[in-house]
Amino acid sequence: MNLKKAAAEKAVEAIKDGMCIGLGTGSTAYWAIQKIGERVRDGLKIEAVATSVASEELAVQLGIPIVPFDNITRLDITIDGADEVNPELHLIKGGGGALLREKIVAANTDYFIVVADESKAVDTLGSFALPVEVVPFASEWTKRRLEASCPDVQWRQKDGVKYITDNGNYIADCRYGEINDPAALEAMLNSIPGVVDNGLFVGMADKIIIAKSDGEMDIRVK
Ligand SMILES: O=C[C@H](O)[C@H](O)[C@H](O)COP(=O)(O)O
Repeated sequence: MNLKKAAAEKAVEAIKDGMCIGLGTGSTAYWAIQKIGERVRDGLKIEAVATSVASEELAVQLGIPIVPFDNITRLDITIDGADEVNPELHLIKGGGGALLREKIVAANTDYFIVVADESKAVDTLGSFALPVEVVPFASEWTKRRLEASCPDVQWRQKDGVKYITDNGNYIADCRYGEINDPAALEAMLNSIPGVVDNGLFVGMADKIIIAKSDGEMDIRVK
């Protein structure tokens, strides 16, 4: 069974005619976008914005109407994946590098639904290296500031060079181990000059749908 697809398709059931939708990024959000495309072809009337260039391109291919951000003031629903989810509905995101746009979109959404397979559910966040988006200017200085709180900070690489986000920034993957106070860490990281944002999403998810290999769904609501 494809658990990512199952969780994503369950979330898409919440979308109704006339809604403005945020499209997430990654291999789980991919299935949500596919299902939304199918429903649009069947007559669903929505408008959408995307959290990455890749998701926007996919949506356009599928015939989902993408509108400029400035044309809408608020999204009804955003459906996105996560790298880790904890029992308090806090998340680590950004494994695909889209954390900044994802956080902006989630923050401007009335109902933020996270979809995941069971491998993403953890008791304590932090096994997954926390992505931190850093501006290129004086980035080694910013990295040193990150190293003051984190024992293992690595620039994300792609094809042998530093990975560049859709916003033209770098990603520092910060391996903290257990993150016991996500809210404090999120605020501390974002207070470092040069850090644009980080992949901790604290108190943002309204609903998390986790598909399990026994066929059940673990549905967590704020
Ligand atoms: O930057 C990428 C996003 O935060 C993704 O939603 C996250 O990495 C989960 O991706 P996937 O569904 O591919 O595991």
